Formats: sequence, C-alpha cells, structure tokens
Amino acid sequence: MSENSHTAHGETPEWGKPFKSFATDAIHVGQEPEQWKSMMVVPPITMSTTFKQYGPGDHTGYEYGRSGNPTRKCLETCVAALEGAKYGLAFASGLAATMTIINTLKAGDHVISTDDVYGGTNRYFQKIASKFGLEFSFVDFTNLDNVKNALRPNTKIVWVETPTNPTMKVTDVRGVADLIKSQEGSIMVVDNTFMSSYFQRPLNLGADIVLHSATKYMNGHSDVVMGLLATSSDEIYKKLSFLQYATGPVPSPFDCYLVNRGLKTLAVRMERHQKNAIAVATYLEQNSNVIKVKYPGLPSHPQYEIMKKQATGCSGMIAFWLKGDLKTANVFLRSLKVFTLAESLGGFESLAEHPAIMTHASVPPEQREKLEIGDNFIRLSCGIEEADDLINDLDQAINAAVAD
Ligand SMILES: Cc1ncc(COP(=O)(O)O)c(C=O)c1O
Ligand SMILES: N[C@@H](CC[Se]C[C@H](N)C(=O)O)C(=O)O
Repeated sequence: MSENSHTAHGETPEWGKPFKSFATDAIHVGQEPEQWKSMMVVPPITMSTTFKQYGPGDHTGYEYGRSGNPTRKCLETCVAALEGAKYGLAFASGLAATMTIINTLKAGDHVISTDDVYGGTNRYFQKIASKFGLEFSFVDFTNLDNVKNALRPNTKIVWVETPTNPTMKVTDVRGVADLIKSQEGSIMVVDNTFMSSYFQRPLNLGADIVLHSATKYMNGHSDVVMGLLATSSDEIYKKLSFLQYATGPVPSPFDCYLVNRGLKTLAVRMERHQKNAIAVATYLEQNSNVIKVKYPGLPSHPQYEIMKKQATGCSGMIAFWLKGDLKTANVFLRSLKVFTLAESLGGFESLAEHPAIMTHASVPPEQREKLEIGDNFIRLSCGIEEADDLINDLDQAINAAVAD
C-alpha cells in the first residue's frame, strides 16, 4: 500500500500534501491477520524468548528474542511503510538507536551535528562517543555554508535534527543531501522525532537513515521509552540489524505492542496537535509579556519557507521566551494547571518545561548561551486537549508570573 506519492484528498494550499494512504498504512501494514494461524486482527504480544527449530539452523526465521520477535516485526514493518522506507528497526530507546548508528563508525571518523541537537544526544556525542576516538563538530545548520565548511575527508555522518530540540531551528534536508552528494562514504541521519512520520519523510528528501525517539509522537501516550530507525539502503540495514542483535539494545515485546497500537492513531493525533499548537503559538505571539515565539508552522518562523517545502504540516512543539528572568519562568511553570511541568513531549497531554534546568542541563553552559537556552526560555508540547483550555491556562500562568 505504501508509496511516496501524495494523496488526492486533504489538499492544503500551503504545505506539502499528506502522504498517500498514511492512516491506512498505519492501521494495516505489517498487521495482516493471515500471518497468524488464528487470524487474529490485533497482533499478539509474543513473550517467548526462544523459538523451536525443525532441525539445527532450520527454523521459521525466529530463533532468539534479541535477533527477532514477531511483535517487534509487526511494528518494524509498519514503521518502514510510514517512513516510505524499505526497512524499519526498533530499539530500547531513542538514545539506543543513536548509539547503534554511531557504532557503525570507527575511531578517527568524523560526525557533523546540528548545534542545537537534543541535550542527551549532545551529551552522548561529547561525553561518550568522543572517548572512543570519534570526532564531532557542532554547527548551525540554518546556514548550509557552515556544514560545507565543516566537511572533512573523514566525515562519515551528517547528523540533522529538524526542527531542533529545543529552539526549533529548521534545516533544509534536501540542501544537506546535495552538499554531501560528492562526499563519498558520508551519510545523512535525520532525527524526525519532533515531526513524526506523519508530517515529514526525510528519506524522500535525501536522508539515508531516519531516527525517532518513539517515546514521543510515534507512541504518543507517554508510557513507552523506545527508538526507531528506518532506511531504504540494503547496506545500511545490514549493518544496523547486525548491531541490533550483536549489541542487544532491543525493546520488550510489550513495548512493541504499545507503540504499534499508538501508530494506529498517529494521523488523527498529529492533526489535533497541529491545530492546538497553531492556536497556542498565535496567542503567545500576541501576548506583550512574550518576547519571541518559534513555531515552524507560522510565517514568523525564520525557516517557514523551508518547512513548507519539506513538510506536510507541523507538530505541537513550541519554543518561546518570556519577558523576565528565572523567577518569572519559575512562577509561570509552577502556576500552570492544564499543562504539566515535566520532561518529554509528543504525548496526548500538554507538557511545559524549562530546557536550561531540565532537558538540556547536560549541554555545556557556553553552548546553551549561544543557542539562547536561557533562564526565560520555555518549551511547550501541546497535547490534544481543547485549545481554549490550553490558552486560558497559559494566560493565567503568564499573568501570575508577571504580577509576582
Ligand atoms: C529529538 C530527540 N531525539 C532523541 C531523543 C532520545 O530519545 P529517548 O529518550 O527515547 O532515548 C530525544 C529525547 O530523549 C529527543 O527529544
Ligand atoms: N527528549 C526528552 C527527554 C528529556 Se531529558 C531526560 C533526562 N533528564 C536526560 O537528561 O537524559 C525531552 O523532553 O526533550
């Protein structure tokens, strides 16, 4: 069912058209009842860690739970379809998926990363992977000359996160693909966590691997930690699936079941996240106590034109800077009643957080300052509640913060 063309339905004048049959694929691909003797419609949670063989080495394709599991397979097949990819792979967390990609490299290899990459990815690159002889450069991908200038003969991976966590910088993915085309042996990884497969398909734009922290939108219910990868390259898949079973960062069958279930409502969830985020970002832009709002789905975003060119919509993530200091931000966050003050994002519930103290505390302070991740900086994940309730909540919390 899956293909990379666009649907005739749901025309949107501004954005790329929705991916053809996305919701149908999310519900059906990899879920065929015919693969089970009982013809069950909902795939089972297969807990068995081992599988009977007809004779030594003569088996159904499953031998041991680390190298393959039927529930995981349903999920991986579905994810591949949703990314327009040939292959999907599931991992125990987003960072486990990141680590697996980095494990394809060897000492002396070089990685160019978006400067505003998620704090945990930054920490893994700087504090762990660099100890094994890998070299990292962090540059601002909103100017592709920075990427061009950072390329070295030993550059093996260009690591794009778009939009970035937390300041919502957008990278021209096709522009990066064109840049590295002539660089033999270099691949591009795109962390698609903030968009989900519903709004952006990086492989269509020239990426080699797509990564998700499925902990976020792909699962969407804030009850599973998981990572997902997708690729259409046989060579890359071979390396990643070897590492998946040889190093073992695999998710549990129960978690695979939950994420596979979460995908069934991804399309409707993302539409609602977007609708709420547009309403909230528009409200924030009009509030005189807010200095700046960054939402890539509004024309005020510096990379709005790129966003429209490469995405079919925008998620529930908003970055904004309050007038005031740490105390103002603190009172604002403590005053929220509908938004919950918590790390993470992409679930049905709205969350708010303070990146400098919470999710991005591991980013070196001087790098945080350069990226404007300061005391008055707030990140919102708009859930799927009623938009008016979200706006009223933000309004009362901002009023409480400025009055204090
Ligand atoms: C953009 C992004 N990528 C990767 C990760 C890592 O994912 P996980 O927490 O599932 O390990 C996160 C969050 O943690 C994230 O926000
Ligand atoms: N990607 C999530 C993760 C929150 Se940061 C988790 C933990 N404190 C850590 O440092 O690893 C997000 O909210 O951005």
